Amino acid sequence: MSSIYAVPFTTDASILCTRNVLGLVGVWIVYKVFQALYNVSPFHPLSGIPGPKLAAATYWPEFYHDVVRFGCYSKEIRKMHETYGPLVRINPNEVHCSDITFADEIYAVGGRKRDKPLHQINGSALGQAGFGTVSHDLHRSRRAPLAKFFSRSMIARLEPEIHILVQKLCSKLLSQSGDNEAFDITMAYSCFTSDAISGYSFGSSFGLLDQKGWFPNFREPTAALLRPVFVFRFFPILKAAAGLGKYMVDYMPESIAMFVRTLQIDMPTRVRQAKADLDAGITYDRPTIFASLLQSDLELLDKEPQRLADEAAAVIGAGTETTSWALSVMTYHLLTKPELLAKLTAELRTVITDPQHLPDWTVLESLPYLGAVIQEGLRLSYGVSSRTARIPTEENLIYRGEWNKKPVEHVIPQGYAVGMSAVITHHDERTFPDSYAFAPERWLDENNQRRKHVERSMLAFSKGSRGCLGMNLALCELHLCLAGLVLRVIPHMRLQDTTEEDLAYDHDMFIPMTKHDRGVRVTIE
Ligand code: HEM
Repeated sequence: MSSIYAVPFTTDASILCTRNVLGLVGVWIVYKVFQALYNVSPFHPLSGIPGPKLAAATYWPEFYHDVVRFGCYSKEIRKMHETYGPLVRINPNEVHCSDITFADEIYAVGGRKRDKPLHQINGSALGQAGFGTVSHDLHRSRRAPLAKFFSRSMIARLEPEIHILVQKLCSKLLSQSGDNEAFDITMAYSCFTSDAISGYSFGSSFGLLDQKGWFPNFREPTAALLRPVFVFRFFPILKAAAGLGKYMVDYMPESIAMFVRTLQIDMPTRVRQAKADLDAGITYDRPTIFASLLQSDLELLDKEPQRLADEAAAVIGAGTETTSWALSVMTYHLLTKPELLAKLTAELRTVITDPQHLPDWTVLESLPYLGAVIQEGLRLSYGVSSRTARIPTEENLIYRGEWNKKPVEHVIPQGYAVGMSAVITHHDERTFPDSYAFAPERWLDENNQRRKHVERSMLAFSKGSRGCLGMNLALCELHLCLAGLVLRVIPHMRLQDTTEEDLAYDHDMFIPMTKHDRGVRVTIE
């Protein structure tokens, strides 16, 4: 008997359930259609900004190019600018700008508040780091205790350690002389930059330059944090799953395990160690970033190990990848353009007699050609390639420019995101003619003086209150390291099976990626 009643009951329940689900899906579709219609209607506050209708209506184009094709939306945005002008609407709630003269409005300083868009922050696995903070005010309170570590005077105190690391890097590279096996020089540079920032952060460095060879390094953990950036942007719930991941880390595919291990295990362990050192009264000659954060007047909640672990991953990730890729780009161009290398070598020899004892950063900074090579390397390595947007929360932004020889004016209402991308700005042919060529001369005038208006057109470190925190450290590392490499190592270095394609920007992973990610392979003779 029971089975006679059970069958119709199950069938009814499942029909009802299916109907409910279909009903909900239907309501969702109708809602989305109305939302898309509103987005393209004249009632939407961004209706005056030009751009493709589909991108204004929905996030589908961004999803397709960034998630399905992986990191390709910047290339589409570049094409949109060619069709629609200096301001384009790239999704229902975001505008993109290609005109550098508007950058100081977008990335403002002073009391002008700039949130980061939630859609952008969703992509960051480091949601509790200053870098991953939406609110202007909360970001300010998180950035302030870190910022003092990156002032020029603090970097000057750190400089003796950078000198030691530069020499260690050069000697280790030279010790590979005669070894015919090619390796990716970016790995070596990454070990150098990681050792510098990790030592500064925790008191003792990762010691990657002391190990045999160039593996492990912090490139893979950084890539593991960045790889899911676009998926997280659209499905932020997946980030929460990573929180549970530490219990299953041994059973995951290696790239996901690396992500979980870095964020959930390695970085919290480092932060806990910094706290234990502090509690045990262990101090270092120079204050370290994380001991100081733990002692600072940050809210107690902001000193939680997981929050500080996010901050540590942000600082170490940001301090490793960008600088090492910039050095690789410079190395490639110096190796393929002997006339540039000869000119730079001659200039360096005017202030350096013994390359194992480099002069101070301030002395190297006064060398115009060295500065020009570094600027050009930063321009063509881009720093961050994905667009980075800001939301003016308390004022409308008014853009006045020109398109097709006619004046244009647009209002970006407060509360809406507007951003720029180095991969687009750095190829503005009006400022950087023949923009794909590596030409340090473009940064100097006929009197060998820096061309300030060209420098103002750079976006490598971003700008404003949320721009790069580590710029002084990066510049100090770049000046010292390039000087040491040019005089000690590059004369013995040979490129192996590496072409322009191995440097050329192909797509985004927040940072710029090349088509095959093969690196810059070299041997040392
Ligand atoms: C060539 C070297 C570097 C380049 C091109 C670069 C570029 C950038 C850019 C473009 C941003 C802004 C990202 C955004 O708008 O979302 C940024 C932020 C940041 N950078 Fe760098 N960076 C470099 C080196 C460093 C170094 C050595 C550090 C050392 C700690 C560092 C730490 C940071 C931090 C902490 C932020 C987040 C700042 C905030 O949100 O307040 N960077 N960097």
